[in-house]
Amino acid sequence: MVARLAPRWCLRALRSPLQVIGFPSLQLHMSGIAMRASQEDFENALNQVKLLKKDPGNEVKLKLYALYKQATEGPCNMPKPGVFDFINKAKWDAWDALGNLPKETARQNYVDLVSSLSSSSESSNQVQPGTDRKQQEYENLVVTSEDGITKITLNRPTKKNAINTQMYQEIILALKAASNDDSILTVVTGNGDYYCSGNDLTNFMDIPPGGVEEKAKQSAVLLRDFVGSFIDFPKPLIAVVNGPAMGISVTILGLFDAVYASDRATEMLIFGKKLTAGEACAQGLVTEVFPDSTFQKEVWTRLKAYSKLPKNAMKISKQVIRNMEKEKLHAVNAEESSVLQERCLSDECINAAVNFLSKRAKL
Ligand SMILES: CCCCCCCCCC/C=C/CC(=O)SCCNC(=O)CCNC(=O)[C@H](O)C(C)(C)COP(=O)(O)OP(=O)(O)OC[C@H]1O[C@@H](n2cnc3c(N)ncnc32)[C@H](O)[C@@H]1OP(=O)(O)O
Repeated sequence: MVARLAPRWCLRALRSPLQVIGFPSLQLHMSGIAMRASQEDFENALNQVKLLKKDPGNEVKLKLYALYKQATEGPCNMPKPGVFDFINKAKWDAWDALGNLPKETARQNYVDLVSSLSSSSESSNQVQPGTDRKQQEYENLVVTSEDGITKITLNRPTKKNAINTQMYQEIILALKAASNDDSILTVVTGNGDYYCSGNDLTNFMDIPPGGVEEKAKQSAVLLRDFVGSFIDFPKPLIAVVNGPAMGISVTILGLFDAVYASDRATEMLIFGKKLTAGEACAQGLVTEVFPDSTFQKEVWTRLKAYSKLPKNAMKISKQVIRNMEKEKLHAVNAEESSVLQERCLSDECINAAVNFLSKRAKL
């Protein structure tokens, strides 16, 4: 019954340790709790959650969980889970953060939140493909091909295009497809006000049955494959940095053949330091900076002109330039991935993720 009714993201959540976060509504039906005052709205909202087309993300699921518990049981009455019991601790924190919020208010907030999710889910594919030929469907990317240019758009604007686990895999697939398609240039850009806010900090919450060590190992493999697909990309690869860029989305910019940034890309956050696009340009990380008001027009005019250049000559030129450093880049990538595997388990990493997520969980 659950399997028939639940959307795809719910099914994924069911297989993961995050399943309880994802299913406040199912818990209600299973426990058969009867609602009174705004029962109808609340029940409608519980049903609506199951119809959402897109996974709303762990933070929202935590909010839903907390509101559901508050609405049905009142203030948090559970003992606080241990610090390494990430999932239950995140849930507990989210619920506890609601303090003495009255049940009726929690119920209303739950209804409001679901209603906002339903409307944003309807307009979730905010990228207008225009006349572009749309390629394979991805959940977190929009990939189009036109005029010899394959454009890979990071498409989680409500999460500032943070890269979740599935999105890492989709980017690997999209690059693979672009390397074999007819295009001359491949462009990576972001939808919305951000280029990308880096690694999705909820990635580390979804702990597999093998525990945190297994998670760290999986993360290292994924990171190595992800970065490796940029190192090996055979055609000219351009980043169109439409807004702030953070974390891993900045550190891989060096693997692009050109990086065009809007002067609104004022937060190129590396090593905790904010760089303006101009500063990043002075340091060689960005090729050229354009005024935000004319950014899209100027960059796309230029890219369309480049796409008319001889395809094979460009591809071969890139390979000649890049092949010399490939071996070294792969070696550095392997080393960095293995360091990540170790650092994932450090207190510093865990605390940073937990701090960010617990701030998010407060309503
Ligand atoms: C087995 C597989 C595991 C895969 C793991 C692979 C491991 C590879 C790791 C490689 C290392 C990478 C280094 C990094 O990239 S670390 C991440 C660096 N980025 C950050 O720390 C950014 C965190 N976000 C923020 O500081 C702020 O959100 C912001 C980007 C400055 C925007 O602030 P603003 O106030 O404008 O907006 P909000 O904070 O309200 O954000 C809107 C919603 O977006 C969500 N969000 C934003 N960034 C992230 C993120 N990086 N991860 C998860 N979620 C993010 C935010 O929570 C809001 O969501 P909400 O509305 O639901 O609350």
